[in-house]
Amino acid sequence: MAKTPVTVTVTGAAGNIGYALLFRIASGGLLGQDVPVRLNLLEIPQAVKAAEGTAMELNDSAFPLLESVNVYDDANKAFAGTSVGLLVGARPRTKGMERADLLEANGGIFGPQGKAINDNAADDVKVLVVGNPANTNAVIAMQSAPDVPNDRFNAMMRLDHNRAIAQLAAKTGSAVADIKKMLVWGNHSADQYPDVSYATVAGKPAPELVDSEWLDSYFVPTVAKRGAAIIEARGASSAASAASSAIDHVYNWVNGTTEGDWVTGGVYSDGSHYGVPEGLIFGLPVTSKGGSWDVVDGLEISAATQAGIDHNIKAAQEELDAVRALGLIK
Ligand SMILES: NC(=O)c1ccc[n+]([C@@H]2O[C@H](COP(=O)([O-])OP(=O)(O)OC[C@H]3O[C@@H](n4cnc5c(N)ncnc54)[C@H](O)[C@@H]3O)[C@@H](O)[C@H]2O)c1
Ligand SMILES: O=C(O)C[C@H](O)C(=O)O
Repeated sequence: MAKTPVTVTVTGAAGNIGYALLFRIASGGLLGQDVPVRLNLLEIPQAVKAAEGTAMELNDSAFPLLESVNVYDDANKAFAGTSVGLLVGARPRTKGMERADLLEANGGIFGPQGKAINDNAADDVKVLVVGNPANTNAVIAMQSAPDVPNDRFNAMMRLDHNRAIAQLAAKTGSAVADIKKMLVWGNHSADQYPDVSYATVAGKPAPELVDSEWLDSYFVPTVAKRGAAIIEARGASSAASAASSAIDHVYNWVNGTTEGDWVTGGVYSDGSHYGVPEGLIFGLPVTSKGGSWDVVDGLEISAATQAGIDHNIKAAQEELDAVRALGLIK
């Protein structure tokens, strides 16, 4: 029997990530090859025409799972009945900027969208914030949606997680599929702490395969600053890899994670994991079953990892202080 169609809303649909993301959603990558999708595209008025062009192309692709595509410039309409919201629409940084430099430009987008989700989305709504600075924007949206459980708002740390896997695979000459239990703690900023302490490569502990000099002076900064390196190389921020990671995140959230592995999720902290204060949306090790994340507890934390976590708590709190000063959160 055909499954019930799911409404997916993508903001910033006419942007670079939007263009890479929408066709993968329509072809079943986001939710599964047996789940029909209704796509709602949200854009600012000036970009509605471009989003309509993308909608024409989506229709022209004749995706069997695509039930409908609608374009809106009104968030209340775009989030009506939404079960999955991908909040991509926001300005990207350009060369020389840090992601936090976008706080003022982008912060104002996520309060109204959070409220529109609160008032219009389906009861089971799941929201992934991609627009930067993602962790802080996710807190803004979450606080603007008091009727939606906090743990339904995630920030995208999966691109960092995937980048870390790619670097370790290249260094060890292994396949990405051989790498398990990678982890990137914290904030999607240059402060993030990519950590191979628990990772395995074809079943062998990663710390036995790479030396600490490579980890400290190459792996951590390369992963943490990869966004800037992409901007330097492409002249534009990562788009297809960001879209692909958003697909990975939501697919695992909805359909579960692989037995014996975890992923990094930018998830709501209730204050009970690894000293991360309540109220932050923070990169943590998570598994998913039945449509909700569980934080993996009980990991042994080295002094270096604790320092990385603490540094990120401070960075995330500083971003929140900045948007609090702008009146965007409590
Ligand atoms: N978390 C991550 O890992 C990650 C990775 C890559 C990019 N990003 C971020 O994603 C965001 C989008 O990147 P992009 O390359 O697609 O940018 P882009 O400039 O190509 O597209 C952004 C789109 O958002 C639209 N937009 C702006 N305000 C909006 C609003 N209020 N409602 C709906 N749409 C709105 C714009 O009209 C534009 O079409 C940026 O903030 C970027 O920094 C995050
Ligand atoms: O780095 C950026 O500004 C874009 C994105 O967050 C990325 O990590 O590629």
